[in-house]
Amino acid sequence: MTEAPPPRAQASDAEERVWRSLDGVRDPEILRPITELNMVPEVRVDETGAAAVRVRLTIAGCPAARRIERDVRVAVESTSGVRSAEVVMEVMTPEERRAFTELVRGGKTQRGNQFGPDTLTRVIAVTSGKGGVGKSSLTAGLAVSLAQQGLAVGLVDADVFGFSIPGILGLSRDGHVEQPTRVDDMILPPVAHGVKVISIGMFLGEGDPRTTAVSWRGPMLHRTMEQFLRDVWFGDLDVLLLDLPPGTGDIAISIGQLLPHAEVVVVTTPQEAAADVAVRSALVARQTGQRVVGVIENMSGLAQPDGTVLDLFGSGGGALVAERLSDAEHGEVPLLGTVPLSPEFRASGDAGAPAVLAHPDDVAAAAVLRIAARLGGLGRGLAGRSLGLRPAT
Ligand SMILES: Nc1ncnc2c1ncn2[C@@H]1O[C@H](COP(=O)(O)OP(=O)(O)OP(=O)(O)O)[C@@H](O)[C@H]1O
Repeated sequence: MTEAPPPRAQASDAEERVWRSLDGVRDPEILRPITELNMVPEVRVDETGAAAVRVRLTIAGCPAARRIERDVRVAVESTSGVRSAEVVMEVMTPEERRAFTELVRGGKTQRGNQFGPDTLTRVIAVTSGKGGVGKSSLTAGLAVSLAQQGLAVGLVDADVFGFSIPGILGLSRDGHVEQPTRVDDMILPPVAHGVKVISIGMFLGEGDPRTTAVSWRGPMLHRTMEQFLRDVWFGDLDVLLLDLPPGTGDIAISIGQLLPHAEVVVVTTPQEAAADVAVRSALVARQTGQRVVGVIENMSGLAQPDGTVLDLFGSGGGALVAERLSDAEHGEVPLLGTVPLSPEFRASGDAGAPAVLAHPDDVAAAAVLRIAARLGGLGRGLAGRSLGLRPAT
């Protein structure tokens, strides 16, 4: 039998320094220190300054393994007094894994919809009447902007037939979408630019998402959404954004049933002709009890080299939708902002580097950042709930 490693409490000064360095290494999916997650069973430093650290991963070949190993090595090697570092990666036993999932879930063993009526998380579903109006680009941009504000943000790509979120956020390369880690029945979403992201595109097995069609019927889609909200571990989020498919199909109805307290943001283009379908998608959300909190007009004017603005898709569509959704019963639905057309914004999305980070001065990126600040300030308006949101400036 091997001897049990000494606990941290009995660490020498040199070992405690290494432990403290390791306190700064976060699990890239759970975003908590690996020491707090009991992923480090042993730290030893001998009198010559040779450090040996064992790290326990949840499963063999976990997607985050290489990053954890690299971060641990850097942390150990940069600790004062350490001359060499040996990092041994191990895998948890089923028992340790159970303890791990329980710890991560905060001791909760009963599983259900994490975003039910009692949730403190603000749930915002982004919808549109038509496809191709930039709903996914804006949802991704808003998620990253809100995370930039210091909020804990999750994003569910529920646009099952046109999932584009992994690509826009740089989680997809050469037809390979980053996979979530599965720890028993818990699914850990990949994190992109501070946002925990889950997408149907991550569940296609070996299929190349560029060429694999999802042809699921309503009940299957409903079960998938249910599973996303139950088994995907998001932790304590300030905001959960959902990128819905365009229109008023099965998913919109499922989300309405699963998240009746969600807020809804409607994305439309400036074309008046697009207003009817955009209004209809908002009305479906309302029928399920969701609250429409605002409208975003995307693809507004395109700035010309001579300084003039070309209204490629007309103008006024966003204001029209907001006006048509405002009434005595539901109050005023504001136009949260207009996002101009911008080649740079499009190129950043294609490259998987969100413009709000890569080019915050770009006209479209700046508009998204302003809308995120405004959205953050709207809150759910429920007394006594701490949402951790900053007011708009
Ligand atoms: N403001 C903008 N300026 C320039 N290009 C934009 C802008 N907004 C979105 N786009 C581009 O338009 C295309 C469609 O955007 P996106 O995929 O976000 O639309 P969508 O509404 O989510 O579509 P669908 O619901 O059909 O998947 C993308 O190539 C995107 O980069």
